[in-house]
Amino acid sequence: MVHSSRKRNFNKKKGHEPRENKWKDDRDAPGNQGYRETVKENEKYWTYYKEQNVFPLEQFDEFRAALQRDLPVSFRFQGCHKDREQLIHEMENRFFGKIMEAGDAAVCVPKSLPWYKEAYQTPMSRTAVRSHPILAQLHNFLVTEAELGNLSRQEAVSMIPPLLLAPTSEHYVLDLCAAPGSKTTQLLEMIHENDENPKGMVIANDVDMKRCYMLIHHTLKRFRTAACAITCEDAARFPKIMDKDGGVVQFDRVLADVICSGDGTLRKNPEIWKKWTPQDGLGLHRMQIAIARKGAQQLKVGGRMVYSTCSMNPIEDEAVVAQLLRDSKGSLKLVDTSTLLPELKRENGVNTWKVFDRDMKLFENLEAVTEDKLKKVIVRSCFPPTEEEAKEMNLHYTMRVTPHAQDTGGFYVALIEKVSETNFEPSAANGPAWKKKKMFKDEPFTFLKLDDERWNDIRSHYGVDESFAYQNLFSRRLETNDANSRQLFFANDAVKNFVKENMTKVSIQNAGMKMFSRTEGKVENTRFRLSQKGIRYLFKSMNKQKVKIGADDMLAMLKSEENLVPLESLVCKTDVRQQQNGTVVVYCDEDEPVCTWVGYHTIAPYISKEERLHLLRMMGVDCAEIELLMKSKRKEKAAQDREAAWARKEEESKANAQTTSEEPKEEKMEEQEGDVVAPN
Ligand SMILES: C[S@@+](CC[C@H](N)C(=O)[O-])C[C@H]1O[C@@H](n2cnc3c(N)ncnc32)[C@H](O)[C@@H]1O
Repeated sequence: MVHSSRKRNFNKKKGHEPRENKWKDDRDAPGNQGYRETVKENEKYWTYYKEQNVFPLEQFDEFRAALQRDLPVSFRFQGCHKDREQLIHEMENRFFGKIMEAGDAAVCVPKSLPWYKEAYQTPMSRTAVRSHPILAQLHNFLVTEAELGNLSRQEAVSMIPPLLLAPTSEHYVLDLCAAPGSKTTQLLEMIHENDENPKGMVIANDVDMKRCYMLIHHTLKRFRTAACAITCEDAARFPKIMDKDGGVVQFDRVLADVICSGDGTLRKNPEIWKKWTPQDGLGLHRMQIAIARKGAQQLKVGGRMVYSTCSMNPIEDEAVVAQLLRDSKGSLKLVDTSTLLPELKRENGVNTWKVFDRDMKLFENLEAVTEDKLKKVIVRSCFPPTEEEAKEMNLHYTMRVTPHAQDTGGFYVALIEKVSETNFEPSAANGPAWKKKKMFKDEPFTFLKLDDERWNDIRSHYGVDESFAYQNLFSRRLETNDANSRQLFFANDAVKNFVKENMTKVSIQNAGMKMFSRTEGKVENTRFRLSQKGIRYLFKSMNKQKVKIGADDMLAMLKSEENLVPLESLVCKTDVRQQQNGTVVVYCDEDEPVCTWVGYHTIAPYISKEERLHLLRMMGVDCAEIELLMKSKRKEKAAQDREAAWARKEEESKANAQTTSEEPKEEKMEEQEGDVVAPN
C-alpha cells in the first residue's frame, strides 16, 4: 500500500489549489517526513478511470503508480523579466555542476520542461535540501527570486492555459476564477513581455473575498503592474463591463479555470484520496457550464477562451464544453490544440464517457435517472453527445494531460474561439447563485483632477514632464476628503477606464499599483515619497531627483550592512547633494533605477533586502553569505508567524465555541470553509 506524508488538511475547499509561488512553504515538498500518512488508494477512483477510456487502458498501471508518487516541484522564470536569461544562466552555472558532482540520486538537477524552456521541474525534497548544502543554496536563491516575483513556483500543467491563450500587450483579458493567481501572474507577464507599459489589462476575478486578498497580497505584491484590477464577483453572473462611451467592453481573451473536483491534483492534495466519489464532479457540472457560458458572452467575436480544470473527469471537462457548444448554436468553435506545444504529451479529448453516481451505479441515459434527488445533479448535459453532434463538435481538439505522461498533475484544457455573437437562451444550467457574504463596503476610487495641489507638489519636486499621465493617479478616498489621502496609486488607461465606468456595479477590490506615499518627515521638500514599484512608470518622465552613479558607488550602497550609507564615502556625493532631500533615484543602468532616501548626511536604498540581493546578483556579485544570513532571518520570522497563526487559530476556535445557536447554520459552515492559511 502506498502512503503520503501529510499532517493535516488546512481546511481546503473543494477545487481550490493551495497557495502557489511559495517556496517557503515546504510542507508541500515531496519527501517531507514526519507527517501523518495518507493511504493512496481509492477503489471507486480506479474503477471510474478504467471505465472512462480517457487514456489507453494498457497505461493504467503507470497512471496509478504516477498518482501514488509525490509531485515534483516546478517553477517558472518570469516571462517578461529582462534579467530572465541572466538568472537562468546564474542558476545553471552556480548550482547545476555542483549538484551533479554530489552524485546522489536524491539530489537532482532541475530540468527545463520540454514544452516551456523557462520552466523547470525537480524532485527536490525538504529532506534533500536539508542534507545537501548545495541544494540549500539553490533553494535560497529560488526563495529570494520568488519573493521578488522573478520566478514563481507553479504546477507544470497549470502553465498551459496562459500559453494557449497567448495574450499580447494590447489585449483585454478576463480571468474569471483567478485565485490564488498563478495563471493571472503568467497572463500579466505575457502582456508585459514586449511592452513595459502595455495598453491592455487583466481583470482577475474570484468569488471568494478571502481568496481575492490572497490574489492581491501574494500575486500582485510580487508583480509590479498598472495593468491589472481585481474583482470579487460570481463568475457565472459577471456583470457587463462598460466603456467610457457607453458601449459594452468585450474581452480578447478569457480564462475560465473553473472550480472543479481537483481529482488531477491527488499528488499534491492527498486528502482527496479518502473522500473522492463521482459525485464530486456531478455536483459542479452545472456551475461549470454557467461560468463557461458567461465567459463566452464576455468574449469579443474573434476572441479566444480557455476552459480548463485540474480534473480528468469528462463530466467536468468534455461534457461542459459539449453543452457550451450546443448552447452557442455555432457561434463558438473549438480550436485544434493538437499542434500547439508539440513537446507536451497529451491525450485528445473524448466523444464518449460513462455516467456513474456516488455509489458507482452506472446510468446509460437520462431516462434511467428516477430518483428526485439525483435528477438535480445527473442532468442531460452530463451524457455524451450523439454521434451527429460529436461530428460537429470536434471534442478531440481539446487536450487532457495525464499524470504518467510527463510526471505532472492531471489537467484538461479546451481552447474556444468565438466566431459570431452568442445568443444564449436562458438556461437551467446556471447552477445556484453564490451566496455573497456581507463584507466591508468597497472603497471608492478618486482620480486626480487638473491642478490638483498634490500633483503640483510632486511634479515640481521630481521635474515630471508632460509624458506622464498624472490623471491616472488615484486615491482610495471619497472625493470630499481626498486631499488627506496618504497614498497615490497609478493605473494605465485601460484599468483607469474600467474602474471609472464600472466601480458602482462591479466589486473592485484592487487596481493598479502604489506609486507615492505621503510622509511627514522634516528633511524632504515634497510630501510624497516615490515607491520602487512606481519607478518603472515614472523614470523616463522625471527630470529632477535622479542621478547617474558609478558601479562602485552602487555596490557600496547595496552591500552595506548599515541601511544608512554616509554620503561622504561615495564618489557621487556632490551630484546627490545637488538634489533636494527625500527620494532620489540613482542608476548605473537606466533599466535598473533604485529608489533611495537622502538625508542631510546619508543615503539609504529604499528597497527590500531581496531586491538588493537580486541587484547584486545581476552585477555579478557572489551573494552566498548574504543569502545565508537572510535564510536564518527568514527562519526566525517563520517561527514567529507560526506562533502567531496558532494563537489566532486558538482565538478563533474560542470565538466559534461562543457562537450562539441562533446563528444560521449555513453561515457557520461558510466560515469554517474559509481559507485558513497553513502556518509555515
Ligand atoms: C481552480 S481554482 C483557480 C486557480 C487559479 N486560476 C490559479 O491559477 O491560481 C478555482 C477558483 O475559483 C473560485 N470560484 C469558485 N466558484 C466561483 C464562482 N462562482 N465565481 C468565481 N470564482 C469562483 C474559487 O474561489 C477558486 O479560487
